[in-house]
Amino acid sequence: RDKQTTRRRRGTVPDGLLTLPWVPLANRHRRRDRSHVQLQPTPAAGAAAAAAAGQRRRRRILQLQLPVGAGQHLLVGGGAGLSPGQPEQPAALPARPLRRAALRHLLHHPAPPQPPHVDVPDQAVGDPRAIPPAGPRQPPPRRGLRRPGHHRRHPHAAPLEPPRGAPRADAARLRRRPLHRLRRRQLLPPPRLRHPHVRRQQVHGWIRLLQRRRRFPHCTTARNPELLITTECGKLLVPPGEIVVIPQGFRFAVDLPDGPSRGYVSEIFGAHFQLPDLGPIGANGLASARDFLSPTAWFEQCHRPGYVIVQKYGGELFTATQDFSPFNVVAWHGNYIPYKYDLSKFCPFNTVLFDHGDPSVNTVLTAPTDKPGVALLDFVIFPPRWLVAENTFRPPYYHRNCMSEFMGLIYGVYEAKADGFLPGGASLHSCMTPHGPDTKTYEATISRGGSNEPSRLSGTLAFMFESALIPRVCRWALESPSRDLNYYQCWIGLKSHFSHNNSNDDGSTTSNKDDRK
Ligand SMILES: O=C(O)Cc1cc(O)ccc1O
Ligand SMILES: [Fe+2]
Repeated sequence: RDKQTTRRRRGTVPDGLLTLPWVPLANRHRRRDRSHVQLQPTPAAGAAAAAAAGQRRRRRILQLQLPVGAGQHLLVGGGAGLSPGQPEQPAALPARPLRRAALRHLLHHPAPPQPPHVDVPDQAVGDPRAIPPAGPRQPPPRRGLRRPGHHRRHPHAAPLEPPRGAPRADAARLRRRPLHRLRRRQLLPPPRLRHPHVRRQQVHGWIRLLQRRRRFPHCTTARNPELLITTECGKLLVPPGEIVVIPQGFRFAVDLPDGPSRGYVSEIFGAHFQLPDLGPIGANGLASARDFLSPTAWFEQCHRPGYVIVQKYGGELFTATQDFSPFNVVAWHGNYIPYKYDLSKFCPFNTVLFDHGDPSVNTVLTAPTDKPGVALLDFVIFPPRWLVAENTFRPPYYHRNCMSEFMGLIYGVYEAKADGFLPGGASLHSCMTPHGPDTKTYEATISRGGSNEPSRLSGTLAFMFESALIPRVCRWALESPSRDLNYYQCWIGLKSHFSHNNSNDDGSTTSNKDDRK
């Protein structure tokens, strides 16, 4: 057996089964971790394959059959064990193949983005957190968890100051302690309480500590001008029209090199964003994994006296001070990472004959619940696209539904609101609240009569955070001077255009019967 060689192959899936020529047996038992995947290896005629490859020595090869979606491509690499001189991957393949750990992840959690890396040039950094000029030495800042405001404490929140003699739970100290000691001191939850995603991260040293302390991925929809987001994995430069996902527990800082900016943030608890299952759409469409970009490692290694970290814990914000930058990760690998996505890369789907589909057809990312089809949060967009439905009221229908809909407008005009919904604005239609196009949009659509000409929605980008939960509106929003108390008036004057004989105003009947034969 040749221990030096590990086979790597690109598998295509014409029939729903991926057949992978697998690694030489010699290393298999040692290297394979069976805890995550239940694969059923079946011995196959490996000798023939080896002979075909011009190999003299007989080699036993395992064939693994993995059920994956038709048309997908998976790249499986063996990691250690490559003979010197053998390329890491064929040049024609993407720069970052799925490693075995990533493949496991992919099989159990459908379609997490596996982004290639993106470089953010250093000169883009207008870093307001730069090292302060040398001056008289200040006394070192006090450490420990402190609250920035005077808010009421959550009953389960961590203590504000550890009692005298108790271990301090600030970030700097956490980092230096070995895990088992932390656990003994109950600064970390026992392993069984951890989320399965976190357990998989055990190789990632200190990032793991921080993951456990926060479980709130962020989804930011940025607009004008660029954001510079520094994370422990590196920097992301985010122009208007892009979104960023920062997984739970990551330290991050947002700089505004071009001045003030606006955007929308959604924070979810208990699940991670993933690409939606494409179902009958098949292999291609909506957001494509290849368009998700993550940063290359970037680090700063310097004394930073009084560096303040704001940390959400138990629903409240705390601060901790330390004397170094949290952005000191020299290199990283793995698939639990911040990433960004340019919404103009989205490939929308729509009806091509009649009727108006559910907006979930344009889900960019979804955070699922245990119930199939019920999302903790769907991030849905309404991008520029062609409208071609015949004998159909093309704008959104009037409806009440079980999901709560928070909508925002990034630019342009939203197709259901001719007036009053401006870029930067937001609307909330909670579960079972009736809503639909405003009167102006309705009348304009009706006045076009039975015209079935294709029309293009251009220069617009709206989005929706759609959730099975009912969001509470905080007092700040209710009391905000920006609240639109007259929103309901957008529907004043709506009148019925229906008549009993099922005909349009121009006398034509509304039926696609002929085309649907
Ligand atoms: O309410 C909205 O404007 C969002 C929406 C759009 C659409 O095309 C169909 C349903 C829906 O809730
Ligand atoms: Fe809606």
